Amino acid sequence: NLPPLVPGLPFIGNLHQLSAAPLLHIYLSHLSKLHGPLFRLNLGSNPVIVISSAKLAEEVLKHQDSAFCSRPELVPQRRLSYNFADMAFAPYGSHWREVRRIAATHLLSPPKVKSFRAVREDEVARMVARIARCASSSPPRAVNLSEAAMGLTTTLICRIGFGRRYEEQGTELRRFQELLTELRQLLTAFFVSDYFPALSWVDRATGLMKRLDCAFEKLDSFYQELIDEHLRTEGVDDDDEDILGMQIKLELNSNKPTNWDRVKALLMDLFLGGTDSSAASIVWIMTALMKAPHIMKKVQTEIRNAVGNKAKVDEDDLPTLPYLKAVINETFRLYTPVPMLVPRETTQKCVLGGYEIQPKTTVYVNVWAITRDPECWKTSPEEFLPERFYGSDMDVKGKDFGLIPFGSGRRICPGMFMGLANVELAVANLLFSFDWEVAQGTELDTDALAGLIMHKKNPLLLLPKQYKL
Ligand code: HEM
Repeated sequence: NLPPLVPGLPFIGNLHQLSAAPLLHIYLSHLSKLHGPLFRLNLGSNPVIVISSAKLAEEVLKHQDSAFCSRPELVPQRRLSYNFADMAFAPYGSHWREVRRIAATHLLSPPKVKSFRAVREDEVARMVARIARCASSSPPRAVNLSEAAMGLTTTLICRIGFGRRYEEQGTELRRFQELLTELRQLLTAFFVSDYFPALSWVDRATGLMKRLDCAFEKLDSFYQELIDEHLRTEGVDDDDEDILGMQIKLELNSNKPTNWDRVKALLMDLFLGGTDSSAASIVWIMTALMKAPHIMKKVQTEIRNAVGNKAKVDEDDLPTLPYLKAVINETFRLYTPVPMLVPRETTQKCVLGGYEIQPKTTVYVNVWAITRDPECWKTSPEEFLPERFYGSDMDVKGKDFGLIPFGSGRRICPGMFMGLANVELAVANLLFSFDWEVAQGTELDTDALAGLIMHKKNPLLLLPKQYKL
């Protein structure tokens, strides 16, 4: 009694259909309309199920979380995570539990995130100052907000992650960004060996394996340089310590042999998790507001009234901005930055929605489809309506299964507090400091790029006008 199977071809199953889809989450959402909220695919030799409703997501991420909380072991993930020494790609088990505990209690805990407040406020102020220069030049210059958001989150992760501030446009920042781009591309690349283990020679013949080895070596040298640099500098207080510094202290103080692979693999998670998703969120919030000028006006009025005659929004102001919160929640719903959760894998045989699911089945949770699930979102699910959150206790933190931009359950995003802190402060200041117009000669579209993170396809080009008190 297996879930309905989408018809495919012998041997390759549904691989050809998925690889031809421009945006996987939209294609799978379309399939769910034909086959229901739970259906099955075969990707080569791998069985996959796809979840597209809030009710089934609650079953998978809450009631049966322990059966659905592993990760499929894919070739690039294995290599780049030092044989799953990280957290994001590690299969469920004692190693994952240990690193997750370290992240929750030390590296990404709410107090640790709070301790980086000054860094966040400083970097957001620098971004605002750069935009102010564009606004005051004659004639005023348009700002590429997609670039500004990516620049902000990359700089933040460098300072918070390993205590370095790279010069804008400098060679070191470029090197870091190039490494990140290669890392992301390889993690979403199609390795034949993942779907047809007997054909692993194909990945060697096409040069993909060599590219993976080469990227691994470069990343490894980069992590090693950062570690060596930290080992040379001593005596930083715990409160001022960056995340890599904390990790090194924890490793050196543990009574087990130092596991440098684990330190490096967790750095990779930090770089991957900490940059794109927050940048994409900032861009989608600004895009959604540009498309709804009356909502833009309302949220700006709320922020400007609350901040009064101060020069900027600081973190103490954020809890006093419920409408901004509603705008952010609604953007996470309609333009969810991670349209499908990081793939899960079943740890055992289980029953879901009356169907039998086999162990080692890959599980795709289609967040994009769930945020439009008509059973959960009864009023105009395709419309941008922040009011639906105003006065509601619904939030993005994993208890409401129609709105799970950070996932839920054991594997919920451990960087959620940091991601939200970055996004809220950046957006509040962009809205407080400037009025915005679409740059001349450009159109405001909502086309998305394919990938693990849903970026806006065309850069968001806006003309800023400095707000005067
Ligand atoms: C707006 C910002 C962010 C969004 C929308 C986001 C979203 C997500 C999602 C959807 C998952 C998958 C959860 C699941 O499988 O159920 C995830 C996992 C993860 N995220 Fe984030 N994330 C954000 C920021 C961050 C930040 C800032 C970090 C680190 C500093 C981070 C680190 C991670 C890690 C390590 C995992 C894997 C957790 C595990 O497998 O145990 N994320 N994130």
